[in-house]
Amino acid sequence: MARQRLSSSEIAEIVQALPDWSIDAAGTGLLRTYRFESFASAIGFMTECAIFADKIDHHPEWKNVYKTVEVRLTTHSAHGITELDRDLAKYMEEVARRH
Ligand SMILES: C[C@H](O)[C@H](O)[C@H]1CNC2=NC(N)=NC(=O)C2=N1
Repeated sequence: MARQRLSSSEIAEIVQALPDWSIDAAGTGLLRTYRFESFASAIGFMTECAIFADKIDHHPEWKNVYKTVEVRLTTHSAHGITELDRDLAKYMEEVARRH
């Protein structure tokens, strides 16, 4: 269930609830760029998220350049957005608030 592709209306609900996130052009990934006050904060954010991601066995596509972290969440096995991507996006929002 958690790894099943969400419908377009379910995906629309995610970005309504998480307005800093958007959907990529193909409709298969959730996108967000975080900007932190320091490189240390960006890495602290990534470290916390990485531990959670590994725990739920669901891993982000992301890139760090100095104080920014570009994130794309997708479920590779489903070729699209699933509940796992929504859960990870919510978790990232909580972690980012603390960094
Ligand atoms: C075997 C293991 O459960 C899978 O390879 C997991 C690992 N992490 C994953 N992460 C993401 N984003 N999508 C997946 O399909 C996925 N699959």
